[in-house]
Amino acid sequence: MASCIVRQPLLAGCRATAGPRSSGRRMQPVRATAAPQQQRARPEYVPNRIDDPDYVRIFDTTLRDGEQSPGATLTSKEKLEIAKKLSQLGVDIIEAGFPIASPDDFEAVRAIAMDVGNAVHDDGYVPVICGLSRTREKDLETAWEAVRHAKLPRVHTFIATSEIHMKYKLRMSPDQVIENAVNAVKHLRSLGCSDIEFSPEDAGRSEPAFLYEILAEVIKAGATTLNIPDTTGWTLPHEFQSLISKIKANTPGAEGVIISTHCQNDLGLSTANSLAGAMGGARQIECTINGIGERAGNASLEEVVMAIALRGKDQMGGLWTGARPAIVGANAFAHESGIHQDGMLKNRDTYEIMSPETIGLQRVDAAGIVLGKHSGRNALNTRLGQLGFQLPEDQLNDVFRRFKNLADRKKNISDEDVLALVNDEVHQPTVVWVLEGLQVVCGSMGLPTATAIDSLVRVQAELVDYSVNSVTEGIEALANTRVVIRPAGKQADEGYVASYKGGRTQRSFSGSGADEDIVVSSARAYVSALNKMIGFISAKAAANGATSAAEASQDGAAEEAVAA
Ligand SMILES: CC(=O)SCCNC(=O)CCNC(=O)[C@H](O)C(C)(C)COP(=O)(O)OP(=O)(O)OC[C@H]1O[C@@H](n2cnc3c(N)ncnc32)[C@H](O)[C@@H]1OP(=O)(O)O
Ligand SMILES: CC(C)C(=O)C(=O)O
Repeated sequence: MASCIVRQPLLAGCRATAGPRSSGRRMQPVRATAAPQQQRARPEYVPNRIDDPDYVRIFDTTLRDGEQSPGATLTSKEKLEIAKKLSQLGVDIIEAGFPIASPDDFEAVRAIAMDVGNAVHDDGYVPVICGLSRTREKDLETAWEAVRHAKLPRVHTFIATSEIHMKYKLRMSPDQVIENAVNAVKHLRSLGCSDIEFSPEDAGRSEPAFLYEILAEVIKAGATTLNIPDTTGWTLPHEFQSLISKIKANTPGAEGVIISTHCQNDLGLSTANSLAGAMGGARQIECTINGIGERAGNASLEEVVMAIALRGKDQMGGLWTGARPAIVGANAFAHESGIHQDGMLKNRDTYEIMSPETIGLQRVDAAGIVLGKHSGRNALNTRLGQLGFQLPEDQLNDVFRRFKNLADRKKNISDEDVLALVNDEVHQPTVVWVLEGLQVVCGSMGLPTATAIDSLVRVQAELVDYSVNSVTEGIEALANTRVVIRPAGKQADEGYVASYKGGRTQRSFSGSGADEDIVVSSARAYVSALNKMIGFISAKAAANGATSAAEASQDGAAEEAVAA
């Protein structure tokens, strides 16, 4: 398999052992059992062509597919730092995110495009910065807006081509899917984007003849890279290799574009399949650091790079890896991204090639949904339904917008968070209490004293969640505090809702506050949450003709003030 020899760029991908790229130290070629590799210059970047037939582009999607790993949410600042490291490693393309997914993801991609995408290394190398997009116009425009300031901007658009995805998830006919794909590529061209990657999602389970047809059409429309995703990790290496070589042989125009692989790890075969794809003629491999990614993950950059660097000259048929926690891993049946969750809710076979029940596992939520930054309306609405809420569309949209803002800051969105969001939306806060001032005395000498808010407002609340983020930098950083509370004591029985996990979940209320002082910001957040809780309890009491909690709370405080 001589066609998959990869030299310098992938050695550049192994630079960690040889010090940072900017140190100017000479890279040691990879050794082990292989002869030292000859260092050759990286070919000039042309989107649809590589002038060295042995060169395989490394497309790192840690910041996009990797971030779809449940619990792996990154802030835009963290993404920028990681992108800088990826650039030091020398990866050819950085897929920086899915800009339509959330305001912070848009910001991350834009910041990476402007910074890392313009930081040209001494040897002229600068990574391509890519953003993912559905075929919808607004997605495409948002993605282009996010990447366009990079020196080498790319938009990656995709639409599913397997029968199950088209029928159940997209609810489109094959002709409509072709039309969407072609229009998307043309729309990108009209925006000024000339580096366009197209993926027929779930290609591993799609009809090959349909793949040849749609791929030929997007090439005519202007696509420059055709990525072939094995979205559910279904194929075996020999099948994937054959799929890639057949696409190359049977798709009119394929000789004028780059063919790429994107292999998920559900059967632990992502690295093996990617290497098989390269043997079949793919010249771009999509992968992530440590193989993180949706469910059981993606092909691991380290494994792919080292396998090609060490074994690129040999037959790679026997090469096997099984390190990913497929099948038994905690995330193997968890779905974090909105499009996957939407598919799972419509038909579980869209994103699972086996069910957890097959191996004796059970999950509390039938579709394995983990709410987070990448979730969409369908997933959120379903969870709301499980918690007993049916919201009209305008309220759902408002809750969704606030949910995305929260998820940009918080990795795991719990049911309490969802309840707090919906309560905030449905029960607009009554301003019962305002924090005018606060004094805290503390120190290592003497007794710390504070006037507790609870004893003033006479409402008992239990703290469910508390988090602080610094929103600005430096010594005067603004602390943004968020608290979630629920009624306790006499009011503990208020507002239970049925839980889809069995039992009941109590309503919770959130509040946030910002200040340079963490104690003040916490107090502000707490008072804001208390106001919402008191407002809710009052509305319930008023409906029952009882004294409202707001009145009771204020009466209590008046008595307290008189006593004082
Ligand atoms: C295989 C992959 O990894 S694809 C990448 C998956 N990554 C993600 O989904 C992460 C980011 N996703 C999100 O933030 C959200 O899902 C969003 C913002 C993209 C969309 O949110 P929402 O508009 O609320 O939609 P939701 O996620 O509930 O459902 C997805 C919708 O997109 C449609 N869709 C899915 N893929 C595509 C596509 N490639 N082109 C056009 N439409 C598509 C689905 O059919 C569904 O449409 P419907 O609402 O009309 O039924
Ligand atoms: C968007 C595509 C490439 C994807 O992530 C998949 O199909 O797994």
